[in-house]
Amino acid sequence: YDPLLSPDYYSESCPLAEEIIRQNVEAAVYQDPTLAASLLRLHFHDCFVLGCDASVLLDDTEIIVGEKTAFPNFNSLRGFEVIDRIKYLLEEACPLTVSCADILAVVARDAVVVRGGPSWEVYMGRRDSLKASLTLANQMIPVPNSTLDMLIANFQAQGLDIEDLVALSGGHTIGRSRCVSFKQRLYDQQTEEELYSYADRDYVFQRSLRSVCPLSGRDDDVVPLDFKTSRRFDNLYYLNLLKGLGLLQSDRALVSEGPEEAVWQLVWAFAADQELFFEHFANSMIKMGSINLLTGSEGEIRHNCRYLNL
Ligand code: HEM
Ligand SMILES: [Ca+2]
Repeated sequence: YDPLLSPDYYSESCPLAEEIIRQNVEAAVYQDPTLAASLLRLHFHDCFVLGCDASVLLDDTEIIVGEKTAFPNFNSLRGFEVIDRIKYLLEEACPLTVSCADILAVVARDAVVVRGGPSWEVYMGRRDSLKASLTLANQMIPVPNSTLDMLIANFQAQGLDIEDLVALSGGHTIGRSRCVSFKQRLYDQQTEEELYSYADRDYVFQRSLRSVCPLSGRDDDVVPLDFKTSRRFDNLYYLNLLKGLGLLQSDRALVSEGPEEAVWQLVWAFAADQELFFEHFANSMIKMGSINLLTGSEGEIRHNCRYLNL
């Protein structure tokens, strides 16, 4: 934990903050269940670029180039309207008090909880950035065709270790991916005959993915990341991996490459014990939520999460 953060940070200045956020996440997910995953992902894409400072929420303006058009974000990140609504209500309740960066951290936790995942205490007191970085968004957010070595290096650059990588990849227990994010692996690797020589289950899986995502077109059609229970935050993501049913190349990399015995063992442990996964996930989310924070008088508390105060 950053010593300047506290779970009681707003207890005097905005006592209803967490309650307002929770109610709105619940309402939004009730209306559109697919939003839970999208809201969790926003916090991840924020923290990996300049730290957890709400840089991801900034719109492009004359003075700011935002991160929304970065390759991993464009046409992919969603849920911004939910954050806008929450910020609007918080500004009514306690103006210029609750940072957009803290909102993202609490929203991510609440989104996991509403889908049946673990809860944890969110330490607050983050401040909002005065900038964004399109370049870093393109560099630092891991790409879906990453190898295991790339993923490990990528997380290491954020101060996150192998345990964090395996636990946080479990975020893919909910949500969806567009065809374009895994099409390459689907068509590059094998011919029909090669595919057929694999286990039956794998053959059926790849065939059905190919039917949803044809070689050309339908790039924006979506497929569940956890094809068993994509609406529940559970540990079936890891069971899928062990059965060769991971969707993204980066998911499959956790089990398909030899040298990192430790990674494979963690996948196995999380597949066998959901409580163990929940504990690790919560701890790693807290760790991710502490990356490179602005605190004290650094940055600002934005009035509108999409724009700097001017
Ligand atoms: C380990 C490296 C990771 C890679 C390469 C990766 C990549 C991706 C990709 C390609 C998608 C689909 C996007 C699309 O097609 O539009 C996706 C979705 C998602 N990712 Fe990750 N991700 C990673 C780690 C994480 C982490 C750490 C979390 C959160 C803890 C996370 C949460 C999600 C969620 C919830 C979705 C579904 C979003 C939705 O349905 O709107 N991912 N990820
Ligand atoms: Ca950021």
